[in-house]
Amino acid sequence: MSSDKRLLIAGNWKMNGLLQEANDFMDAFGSNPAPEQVEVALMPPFTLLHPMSDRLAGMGVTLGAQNVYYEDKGAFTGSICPMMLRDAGCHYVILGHSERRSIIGESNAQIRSKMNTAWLHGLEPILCIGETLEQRETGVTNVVLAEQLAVLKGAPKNAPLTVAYEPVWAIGTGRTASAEQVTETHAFVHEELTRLGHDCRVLYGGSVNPGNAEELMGCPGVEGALVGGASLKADSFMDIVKAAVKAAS
Ligand SMILES: O=C[C@H](O)COP(=O)(O)O
Repeated sequence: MSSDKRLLIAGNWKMNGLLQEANDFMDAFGSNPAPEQVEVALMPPFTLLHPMSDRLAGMGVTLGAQNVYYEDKGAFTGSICPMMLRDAGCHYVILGHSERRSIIGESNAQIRSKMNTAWLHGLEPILCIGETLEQRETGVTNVVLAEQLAVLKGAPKNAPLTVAYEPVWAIGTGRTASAEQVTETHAFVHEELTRLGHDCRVLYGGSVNPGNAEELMGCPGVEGALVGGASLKADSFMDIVKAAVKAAS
């Protein structure tokens, strides 16, 4: 579980961001250190981890990566291992994002292997789970989520962990799950996590923006957000953080 129970607002830049764009983001963001009530994290692409780590130093913003490989080192051309992420200043690593599950074909078994290696080297996985529109419409959402959460079976109970519930149909679509759907699904995810022996933060992800963040962050069982598109611009990301501070107060 995560030792920090504050709301977490995490920006996943996905495959976006050149050095100049990161510098522009930080120029706008730089004078606004993270608020005490809400944890703020950024997950830029690998190439920006070191420069972002330097720019974020002393601001109280946590750094994370978007993926990791499940071996420690060696002949794995093109892969990044957990120690490299630690070396770059990362605390978090996103695992099981639906884009990696559907585009790259990542399996639950691979996700579990990555999770084990991440834990071994002191990284906190943000495990992403979520159903497609078809799965929601055919009423199998909870079955799908339980299958994805089953990667946690047998995992050490005190291992650092955050879960992100991201309905696939809400990612990058501008279509957000309703407060009712979010509340109901988060309740199920928390119940399942308890059954598996984990008590950790559960974030919501999927078209979170400055206009809907306060309502979403106020839903019972929602302990933060994994933000994609709206985290690319410092002003919209900061507005989401402000909305989270309001929801937390
Ligand atoms: O990791 C972030 C999620 O995939 C949400 O992305 P989005 O905010 O662009 O919908």
